[in-house]
Amino acid sequence: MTFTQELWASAEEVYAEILAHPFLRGLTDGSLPRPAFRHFVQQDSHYLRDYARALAVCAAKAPTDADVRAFADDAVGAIAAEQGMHAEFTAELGEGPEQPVLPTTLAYTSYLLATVYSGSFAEGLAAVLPCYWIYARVGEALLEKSSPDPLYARWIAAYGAEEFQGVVRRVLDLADRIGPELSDSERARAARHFATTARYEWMFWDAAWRGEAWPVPTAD
Ligand SMILES: Cc1ncc(CO)c(N)n1
Repeated sequence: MTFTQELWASAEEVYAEILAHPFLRGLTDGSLPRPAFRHFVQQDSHYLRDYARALAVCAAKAPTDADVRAFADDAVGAIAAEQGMHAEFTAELGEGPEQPVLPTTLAYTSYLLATVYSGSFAEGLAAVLPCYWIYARVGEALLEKSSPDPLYARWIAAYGAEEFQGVVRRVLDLADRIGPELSDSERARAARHFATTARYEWMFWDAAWRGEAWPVPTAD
């Protein structure tokens, strides 16, 4: 098994649950309530700002000049996605009340940042990989059905687009290049990070679907 096959195997069932989640089914059949999509877009905006930092840490630890550049480019891309796509969706959805960073978003980004800062390059890579790979797979799967709702169709098209698929293939190639050099214990740690952040991906959609909120009043 290649390194990426091993990683994917650690999250295969989580991916099946993601595709079956009512949030994603609601995107493709157009039934997803706008407030759930707005919740998702707002939290994703918070998420992408920290994800960009996580990618920048991966860049700092990357093995070759080309890899440093690739992750730095993707960090820029995550900020661009946050500012561009989310500004676009917010314009369409209306500003609405600003949400703070909610529990699932905070748990996910905290885990990502802790892992990329404290782990090896391979461990950090495994932690950030579901964000790329699951969205590429979801984008591809949803693109076949698209959505009767033009707003949801646009979101699907962005992640199904060949440009994003190409970005993801490049990261997967990098993972398979370094895979053979890793010890069994490092590969096992990487697979655990991958399975954990894959699960956070499911939780992220689920939090938007449930309209998650902090359980007690917060200072802000
Ligand atoms: C939560 C989450 N995961 C992955 C992506 C893809 O970049 C995203 N925009 N948001």
